[in-house]
Amino acid sequence: MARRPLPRILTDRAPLARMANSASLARSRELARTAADGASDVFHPLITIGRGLHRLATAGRGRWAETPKESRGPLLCFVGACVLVVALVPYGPLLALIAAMGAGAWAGRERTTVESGPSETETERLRALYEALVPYLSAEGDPGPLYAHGGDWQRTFDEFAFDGAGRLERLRLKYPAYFTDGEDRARARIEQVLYAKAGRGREYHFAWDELANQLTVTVLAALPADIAAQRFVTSPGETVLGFTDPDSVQRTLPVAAGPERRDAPPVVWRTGPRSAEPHLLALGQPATGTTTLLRSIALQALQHGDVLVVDGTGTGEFGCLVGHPGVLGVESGLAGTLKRLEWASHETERRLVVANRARQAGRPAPEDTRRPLWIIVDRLTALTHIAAAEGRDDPQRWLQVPLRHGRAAQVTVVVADQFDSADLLSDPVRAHTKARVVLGPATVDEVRTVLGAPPHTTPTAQVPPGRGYARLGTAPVVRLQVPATPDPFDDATSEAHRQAVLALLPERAAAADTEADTAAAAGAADGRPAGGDPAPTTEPAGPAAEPVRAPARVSIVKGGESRTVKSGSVEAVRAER
Ligand SMILES: Nc1ncnc2c1ncn2[C@@H]1O[C@H](COP(=O)(O)OP(=O)(O)OP(=O)(O)O)[C@@H](O)[C@H]1O
Repeated sequence: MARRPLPRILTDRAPLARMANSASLARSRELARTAADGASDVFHPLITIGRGLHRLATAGRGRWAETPKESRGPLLCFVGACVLVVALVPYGPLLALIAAMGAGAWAGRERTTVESGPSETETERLRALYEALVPYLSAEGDPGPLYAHGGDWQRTFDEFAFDGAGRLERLRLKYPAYFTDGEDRARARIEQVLYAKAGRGREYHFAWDELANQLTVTVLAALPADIAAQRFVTSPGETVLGFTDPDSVQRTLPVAAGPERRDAPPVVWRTGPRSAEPHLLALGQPATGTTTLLRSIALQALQHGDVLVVDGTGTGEFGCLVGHPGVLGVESGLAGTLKRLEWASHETERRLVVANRARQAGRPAPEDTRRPLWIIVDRLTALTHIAAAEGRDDPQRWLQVPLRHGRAAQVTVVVADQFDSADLLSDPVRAHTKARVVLGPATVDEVRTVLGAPPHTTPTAQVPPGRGYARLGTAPVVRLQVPATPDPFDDATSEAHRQAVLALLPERAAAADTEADTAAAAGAADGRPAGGDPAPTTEPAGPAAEPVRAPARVSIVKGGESRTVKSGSVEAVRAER
C-alpha cells in the first residue's frame, strides 16, 4: 500500500521558522527571561537560606546516623529540653527562627572552591624530579633517608611554583647533611639533574644554603640586551663591563635603554693603583662580542686616559678610534705592534722611575705619570703565530712589564681572545689578568676554567652576542650583558647605535683631522701604512728608561700575512686563584 504524505505543516519548516522568528515570540521570550532574572534576584536570599537549611539537615541526618544507638535517647532528651526552653522564654520562637534563618544563610552561601596544591601533571613532575635526585642524595646505611625510591617528595620539596604552562619556576628542596655541598663537582651534578628535569633551554639560578641544607632553584629571565653604548655615571678608574642581575651587585646606574630611562645593575671594574685586579682577559667563541667589549672599554677609557689598541685580526674594527685625541695608536701589523708594545713597556718603566724619583724628592708624581694608559689588545695570538713563523719576537713579550708593574704605573692591559687560541697566551697574560670575562656559549667546565669558579646558573646553548659571565678577582661569578657598542663604520650598524658610539669619541681637532685624512689617503694610494713618524707624548726618563715614542697620527695596517692559529684548549688559561 502506498504511503500517504504527511500534512504539509509537519514537513515544511518554513511556518515553524516563521513562528520562531516572529516578533511577538521574541518579545515574549525576552519578557520571560527578564521575569526569571527578576525572580531569581528577589528569591536569591530565600534560595540561599533554603540551600543552607538543606545542607544543615543533611549534616544533621549524617550526625544522627553516626551517633551510637545508646546515646540517641539522651540526645533526644537534650534537644527536647532545648525546644522547651525556647518555647517558654519570651520571644524564644521568634529568636530561634531568626537563628535558624541566619544559620541557613551562612551554610548556604556560595563558596568558590580554591585550588590548592599542584595539579596532577605538576605532582607527576615533582615526583619525577625527586626520583631523579635519589641516586645523588641518598647513601647506604642512612636510617631515615630523605631521598628513597618511592619516597615522599613532599618531605623534601617544601616550596615550589609553576608558570602558566605548567613549567617549574621555583623550587626549594632539602638535602641530607652528609651531601658534599662544598664540592663544586657534587653541586654541578645536582644542578645538571635539575636542569634536565625542570626543562632545558631556560637559565636557572641555584642558591645553596649550606647552613640549612637547602637548595633554591629559580628560573632566571634573560638579561635585557637593550642597553647600548652611552656615557655611564661612574668615577674615574671605574669601567662598566656590562649589566647583570639586580641581586648580584649592590649598585645601580641610571641608563637609557631605547627611549626609556631606568636604573640598571652594572658590573663595574675598578682599575688603577688600588685595584686588586688591574688587568682583564676576555675569552669567547668567534663572533660572541669580545671585540665589542674592548670597543666599549676603549670608549670609556678615553674619557680620562690614553688608549693604545692592537687589533690582531686586522679587520679594522677599531677604525672609529683613529685620529681622536687620546688614541695613541690602532695597530694591526706585526712590525707596528712590536714597536708600539715595546714603547708601552718602556713607558711603564719610565712612569715607575719618574714616580719613584718624585716620591724620593718629596714631590707628587708628575701629571704625565698619573694619566691612565690603556693597552687594549684584540686577538694578539694571531700576531704571535705570525711572529713565530717569521722567527721574530712574540709581541706578548712586551706585555710582561705593563702586566707586572702596570698597576702602580696607571697602566691597564685588556686582552681579548678566542677559546681556540687560548693556549697561545703567554704566562704573564694568564697570571696577571685577574678580571675575567667569558662571552657566548660555554660549558660549565669552560666557565670554571677561565673564571676559576663555576657559574651559579646553567649556561644555555643559545645566547645573544655580548652575553656571558664575569668574575673580578675572587668575587662571585656574575652574569653579564655587554652594552651594544658596534663598529660605527659597519654597514650593518643601526643609525641609533652609530650615533651613540660616535657621540662617545673625544672631539677631533680640525687640523689634526685633515692631516690624518691626508696621510690615510696617501697611505691608501701607495699601499704603505699611513702611520707617519712617531711623535713624543711623554718625557724621556733618562738612561734607565728610554721610551719609544707614541705616534700622533695613527693608522690601521691590515696585514696581508696568513693567520692560521693553532687550535688549542681553554685549559691554557686556567684561572689560578
Ligand atoms: N653586546 C652586544 N650587543 C649587541 N650586539 C653585539 C654585542 N656584542 C657583539 N654584538 C654583535 O655581534 C657581532 C660580533 O661581535 P664582535 O665582532 O664584537 O665579536 P667577536 O667575538 O669579536 O668576533 P670576531 O673576533 O670573530 O670578530 C657583531 O655584529 C656585533 O655588533
